[in-house]
Amino acid sequence: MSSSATSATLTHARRLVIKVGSSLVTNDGKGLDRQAVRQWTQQIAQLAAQGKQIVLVSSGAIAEGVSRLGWPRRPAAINELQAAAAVGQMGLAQAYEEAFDEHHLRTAQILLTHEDLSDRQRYLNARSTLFTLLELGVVPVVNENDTVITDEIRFGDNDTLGALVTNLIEADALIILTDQRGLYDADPRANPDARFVHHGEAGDPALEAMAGGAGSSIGTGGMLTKILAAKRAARSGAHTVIASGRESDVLLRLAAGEAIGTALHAPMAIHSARKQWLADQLRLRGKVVLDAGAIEALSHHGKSLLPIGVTAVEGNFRRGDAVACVDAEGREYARGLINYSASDTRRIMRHASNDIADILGTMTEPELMHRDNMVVH
Ligand SMILES: Nc1ncnc2c1ncn2[C@@H]1O[C@H](COP(=O)(O)OP(=O)(O)O)[C@@H](O)[C@H]1O
Ligand SMILES: N[C@@H](CCC(=O)OP(=O)(O)O)C(=O)O
Repeated sequence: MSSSATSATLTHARRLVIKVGSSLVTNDGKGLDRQAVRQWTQQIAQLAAQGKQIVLVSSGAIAEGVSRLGWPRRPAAINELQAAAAVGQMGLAQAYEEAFDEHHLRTAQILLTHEDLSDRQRYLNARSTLFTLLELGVVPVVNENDTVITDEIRFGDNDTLGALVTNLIEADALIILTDQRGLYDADPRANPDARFVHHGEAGDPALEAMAGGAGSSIGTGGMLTKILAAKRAARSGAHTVIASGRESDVLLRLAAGEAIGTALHAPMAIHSARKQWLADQLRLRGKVVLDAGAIEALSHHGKSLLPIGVTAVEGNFRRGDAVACVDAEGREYARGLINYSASDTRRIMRHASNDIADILGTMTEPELMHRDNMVVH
């Protein structure tokens, strides 16, 4: 695929994750760059008005905290970094809220840890909250929950977090804004003759060889984590563009199909990649037996599974576990992430979704298994 073809896919992208790095957000550590924040939010507001759903992943809490605390440089001690993140995150949240408010858009703060995305229940909760926010027209602003994590379980750089959020919400594209135009065949800070890479295939090892670490003390990860993020994003079929956050109207121009930055296309078609990715997530913990109407709804009408269509439950699964949907003879028709535990499913099966709240005292979702969390065979 050519670079223009990859960029053109951004014109069709409906759900986007946009990641902005620390050096950009904090003007190379000098303090929150409110002007830049306003420019991105203005563009995001325009994209939202075009019907796009956008999740923003913003770094900068530590750099902003260091600046607010008047420290001369980024500390090395974890407890000090965590304290700085806690101080700086307030600034980030405030700046985004103010800037989006000018466009009458609501924002939401989502702070995630590694465990939130590896624990099945928390993963499903995060996914469902993000989808709900997007449906409400809110712009979620995500960062790592730096204050509670230890070194071993850090994402560390937000490029990785951006890719995981891309997988989590099955976004069509990941846009990584940084302080360079994109990827060069060597670090341009150290090699003035480095050549610009306009496009490539996500996951190509040759790209990893070109990418170096962070060129400043503000950002972490450098270009390598961005290249690896593109590889990860491609697992759920998303394309990645790495571009300069200082380029005027960069988001609008990318969305309009302009070939700026480095475009890294996902080799696998989005539908098969998503299916494969979801299937990889699924280690079966149980089964639900479906009646003929439910099988028809899933297999031929693209519907979610409702509790009314379930006649029996096997296994002892929890909310968020992977469960197979079978018929009375044990033939599997689909599998996916279930919204209710085995014991709750036994109580609500054969009942209409309207009855869930009466039976369980509360209703998390009307669907037993949402279509988005399901692979149908
Ligand atoms: N091959 C490369 N092409 C472009 N930039 C590179 C390359 N290798 C290393 N870098 C460095 O990566 C830096 C961007 O990463 P980083 O500082 O982590 O930014 P951010 O805060 O945006 O994540 C650039 O400023 C650059 O010095
Ligand atoms: N969670 C951290 C981000 C870590 C970081 O430096 O990320 P990045 O600048 O994107 O490489 C913060 O907000 O300071």
